[in-house]
Amino acid sequence: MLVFPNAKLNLGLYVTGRRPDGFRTLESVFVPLPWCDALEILPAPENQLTLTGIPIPGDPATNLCWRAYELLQADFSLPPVQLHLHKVVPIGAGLGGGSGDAAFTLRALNELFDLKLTPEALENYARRLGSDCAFFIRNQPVLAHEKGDVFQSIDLNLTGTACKVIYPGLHISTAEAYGRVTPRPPRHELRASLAQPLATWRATVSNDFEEALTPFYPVLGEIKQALYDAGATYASLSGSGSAVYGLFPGRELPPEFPVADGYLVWDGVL
Ligand SMILES: C[C@](O)(CO)[C@H](O)COP(=O)(O)OP(=O)(O)OC[C@H]1O[C@@H](n2ccc(N)nc2=O)[C@H](O)[C@@H]1O
Ligand SMILES: Nc1ncnc2c1ncn2[C@@H]1O[C@H](COP(=O)(O)OP(=O)(O)OP(=O)(O)O)[C@@H](O)[C@H]1O
Repeated sequence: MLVFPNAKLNLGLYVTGRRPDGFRTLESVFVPLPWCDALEILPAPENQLTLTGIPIPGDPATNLCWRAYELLQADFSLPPVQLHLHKVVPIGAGLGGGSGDAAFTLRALNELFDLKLTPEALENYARRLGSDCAFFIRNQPVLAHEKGDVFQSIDLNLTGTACKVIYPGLHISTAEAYGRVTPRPPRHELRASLAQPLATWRATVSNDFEEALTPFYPVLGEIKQALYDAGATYASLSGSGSAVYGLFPGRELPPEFPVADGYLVWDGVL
């Protein structure tokens, strides 16, 4: 079975408090971004994980695809599989790349072995793998609370909006990023702000990580400004960075946009 785990963007992100388990509570809207890895899962005589594309730091045995397989294997005695992940989505980017891989592994195994797990059950497995993972089970726009893993539906349609995402080759660890943010109440009511026209978001929709991280990584502010200079209606850091995205009016992407060596860029119409 071949699947294409996508990334996500955060529209607004407020870090609102600290939980007894040390994790922060947040409020953010997640939307799918069609920047995708490729993942193949096949029944095999013995377990095997192969990786191509962008190198993934760390021991392959801790790869989130593998950890997702092990979770279901423990409960359903799954047969061995061969997993091949071709990594395209940048890592440490705030795009949830690893989380998408994990969730798509759960979804694919559910289908391949006919486990009959409901979306709720898959979300519960996903929550055990990481805060961002549960979003990718249903993979549709949501307003997220708690650790970013409890959702309310939101009526938001960015279909037809041109988008450019720039990753400046900077791996920002999620834990480090949270360590730099002091929780506080949301600046604006996110659902109400996003219900207004895109042109108003610049004044009302913000990401707390941006203010906390830009003094340490000024390039984040420079990319955001460059996106506005190129005509973006709204630009922001995604998640805990380092990817910065711009949304452009209508379906029109900006003309040629110079980026430095080592940057990765996705653009297209959502
Ligand atoms: C920044 C976001 O991408 C926004 O969507 C996510 O909150 C990050 O989620 P994630 O990468 O799945 O993060 P996890 O793997 O669950 O946690 C990594 C580390 O980030 C911190 N962390 C993460 C999520 C959260 N709500 N509070 C936290 O404090 C913790 O130090 C944790 O040890
Ligand atoms: N399939 C995978 N893809 C990417 N990273 C993975 C994967 N499996 C495990 N990891 C580990 O997760 C770390 C990346 O997590 P991190 O949370 O920093 O970034 P991210 O996946 O880009 O998502 P986000 O920044 O949105 O949380 C890597 O350093 C790597 O060790």
